[in-house]
Amino acid sequence: MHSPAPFPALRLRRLRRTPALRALVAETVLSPADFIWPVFVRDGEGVSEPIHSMPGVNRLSVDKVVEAAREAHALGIPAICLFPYTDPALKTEDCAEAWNPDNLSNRATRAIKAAVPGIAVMTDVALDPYNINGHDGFVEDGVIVNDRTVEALVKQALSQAEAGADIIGPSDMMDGRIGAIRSALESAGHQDVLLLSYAAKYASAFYGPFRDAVGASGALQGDKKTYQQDPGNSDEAMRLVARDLDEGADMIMVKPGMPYLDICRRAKDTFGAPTFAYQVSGEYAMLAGAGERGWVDGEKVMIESLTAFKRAGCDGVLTYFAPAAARLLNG
Ligand SMILES: NCc1[nH]cc(CCC(=O)O)c1CC(=O)O
Repeated sequence: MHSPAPFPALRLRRLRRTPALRALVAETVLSPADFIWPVFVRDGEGVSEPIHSMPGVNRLSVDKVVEAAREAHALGIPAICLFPYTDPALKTEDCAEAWNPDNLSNRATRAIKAAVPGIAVMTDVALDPYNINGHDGFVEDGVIVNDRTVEALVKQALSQAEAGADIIGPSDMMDGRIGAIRSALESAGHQDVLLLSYAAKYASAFYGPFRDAVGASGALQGDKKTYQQDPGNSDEAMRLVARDLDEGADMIMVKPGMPYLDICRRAKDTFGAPTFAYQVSGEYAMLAGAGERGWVDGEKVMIESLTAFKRAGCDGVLTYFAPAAARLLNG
C-alpha cells in the first residue's frame, strides 16, 4: 500500500460521514447466502426441545427440521447441516447406527430433500454421536485407532450420500479419511457429492454446549487431543488443509471460528480454496448468553462477529445464528 497523503489532504473520516458513503466503501458484505445453519435432530414428532447451554437453539424432530429447512430456504440460507441426538440405547462400541440407512440423520436428509429440494443438505461424518465413549473414532485399549475408524467413516459417508446429502462434512480428524471417502464416493457413482473437510479442527473447550446438545458430554472419556489440533498451532493447520485438498476435499473448514481468524486468513491466502469457519456452540453460547442478560447488544455482536469471518477471508460460516442473522439482514 502506498503511503498516505499528509493531513489535511487526507481526512479518512470523510469516507465515514454518512451511511451512504460508508456503504459505498464497505469492503465486506454479509448476506444470508454466506450461512450454513447447523441444526440438531432428535426422535419424535412435533418436538422442539430447548438446549440450556445454547439459548434459542432446540433439538428438533424430523418434521420440525423440515419446517426449519423451509424457513431457511425462504430466508436465502443455502445450506442446512444436520447433527443427530442419538438415543443412548443406540450407542454401541461398533457404532453401527452411524451407517444405518434409516438413522436419524439419513431420515432427516431424505425428508428435507423431498420437501425442500432447493436447500443443500450437509451431514456430519464422525462416530461420536454413536459411540458409547463419545469419541470420533473407535477406541481400542484406550487408543483412538485411525485406520479401522476410516473404514467405518467411509460406510457412514456412503449411507449419507445414498440418503441424498449434497455436502458431506468429515469432522473426525482421522488421517486419510478424505481420500478414502472420495474414492468410495466415486466408485459408488456419487461423483458430485461435495466434501467440506473439517481440515483445521482444534481440540477446543468451545465445543462444550454441542456435546450437551448431541448427548455426548456425559459419555466422553478423556479428551480429543490425539486427533484434534493443539490450539497454538498454525503451520500444522496449513499442512492439514493442503493434505485434505490433495485428497479430494472441495472446501475446507477452520473450527472453532472467532479465536482462529488468523488461520482462516492464512488458509484462504495460501490455498484460495472455498474456506469456511464454524462459529461453534461455545462461541454462540457466549454471545447469545451475554445478549440475553443485556451485557452486550445481542443482535449487534451477532452481525459484527459474522462480518469478521468474511473480512478474514471466509466464503461462508456455519453458525447457529443463521436464521436470526438472515432475518435481520433481509430487513
Ligand atoms: N464430530 C464432533 C463434532 N462435530 C461438530 C462439533 C462441534 C460443533 C460445535 O461446538 O458447535 C463436534 C464436537 C467435537 O469435536 O467434540
